[in-house]
Amino acid sequence: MPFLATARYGKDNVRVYKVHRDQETGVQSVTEMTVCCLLEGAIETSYTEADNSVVVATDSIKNTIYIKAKENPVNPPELYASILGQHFLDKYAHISVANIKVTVHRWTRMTVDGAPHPHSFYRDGEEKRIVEAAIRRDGITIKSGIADLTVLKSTGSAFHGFVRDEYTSLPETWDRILSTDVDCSWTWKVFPTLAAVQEGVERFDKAWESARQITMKTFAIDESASVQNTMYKMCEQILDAVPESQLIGYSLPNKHYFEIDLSWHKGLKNTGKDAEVYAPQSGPNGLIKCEVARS
Ligand SMILES: O=c1[nH]c(=O)c2[nH]c(=O)[nH]c2[nH]1
Repeated sequence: MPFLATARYGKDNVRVYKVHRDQETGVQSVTEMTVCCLLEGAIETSYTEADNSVVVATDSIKNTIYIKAKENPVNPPELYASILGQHFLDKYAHISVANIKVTVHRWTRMTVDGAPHPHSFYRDGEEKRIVEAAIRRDGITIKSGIADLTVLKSTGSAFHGFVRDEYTSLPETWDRILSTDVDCSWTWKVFPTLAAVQEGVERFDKAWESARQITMKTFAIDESASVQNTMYKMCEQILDAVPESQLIGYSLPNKHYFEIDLSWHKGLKNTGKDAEVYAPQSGPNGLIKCEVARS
């Protein structure tokens, strides 16, 4: 006999833009985000018995995302996600979990003639700030993160001492290019209520700034023995810098840059210490992940 093992539904890819206009200074600030909201609860009969009486239409969920963005701050995204999720629990007794994902896109203020421009912005990269929150009646779990922060270092990275056997063709290296798209997350200890999220709300921007800063500084200054070791060092520091976090995670593709032997052309030297022109690879890539928890 089949049974419904899991079920959640809602609206994905809801794009939202909000502007704040400071009436005194005339300075405007903007936030653009993509929201996903999936509900769980006593909704089984909508799947098994065509009972739509338990369905809050995904169209209504979309409307709610806009209305809550109008009525409340959208920054920090952890707060907006929690407020939005809490609404569905407060409004609908049969909904037990609201899963909210907020992806914040970059709009960085332009500097024009040396001064910050009051209402013009540019996209300075595909990096995103991400929040995944699960709002339940017994608490709110929040995972914050950074995605698609593309970084490269042209030296200061080695990889040697790995297993060598009949499957190995990779030479050891003491100096290589290291490049990745950073996906980093920090999971907060469970917040018992929405009020607990709201109290000390500055913690969220502070943690994001720390994680970003630690990621970039460690990437830059670490004499990297491997992606594994460098990411572990990042995790340790974020655990220290964000006391309310309980788990730090990284997922890092190792985006390879291959040397090109050009010696066939007039004896051109372009390998080893003479390597200058490389071939960036789009795939395959290494993929290295870890999560580091407090003991
Ligand atoms: O930092 C690295 N870790 C690996 O596990 C690995 N494997 C590989 O081929 N190159 C690298 N680099």
